[in-house]
Amino acid sequence: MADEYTLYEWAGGAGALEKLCEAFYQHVLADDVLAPMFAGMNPGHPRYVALWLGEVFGGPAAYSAERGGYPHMLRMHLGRGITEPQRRRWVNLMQDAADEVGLPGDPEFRAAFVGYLEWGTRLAVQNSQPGADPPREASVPKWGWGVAPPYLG
Ligand code: HEM
Repeated sequence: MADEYTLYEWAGGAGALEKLCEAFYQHVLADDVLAPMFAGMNPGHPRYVALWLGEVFGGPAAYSAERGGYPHMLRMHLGRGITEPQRRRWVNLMQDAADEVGLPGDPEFRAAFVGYLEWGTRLAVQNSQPGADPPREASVPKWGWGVAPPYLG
């Protein structure tokens, strides 16, 4: 069954997501809208986000094991006051990086991938506003194919 592939496997696994995040944060650090927010970022950050994405997309629970799962990810966004232009640039640069490193370009994968980016970044904006009070404890979300499983011909 085609939909037995996880998004993680379809993307190319841990190595592919690491390449994606390396390329993405190179663009982020050179970007006028985003660079100020990431100027002091932890040098491990690209890898941590790759571990997060891998766990969300059905790979191993490596972000939970290494970085403390959802509660840590949430804390890293609280109070940052992320704006809509910053959010949109984040999504755009992630899609540029996906093209650049050759993540699968099939309609089904990209629809699921971008669906997650939209969802996750909109939550990041909400949760980062002054006075926001999101749940501090939750499990890492699991993202799947949605309505269109991978097309295998
Ligand atoms: C789907 C959307 C997003 C995901 C999956 C995500 C993921 C993460 C994760 C996992 C961390 C914690 C890394 C660690 O363990 O140290 C983090 C931190 C951070 N995120 Fe996000 N994030 C998203 C959206 C955004 C957006 C839209 C912004 C701002 C435009 C943003 C800004 C930051 C910053 C500044 C940090 C702290 C970096 C550091 O100092 O090391 N995030 N993000």
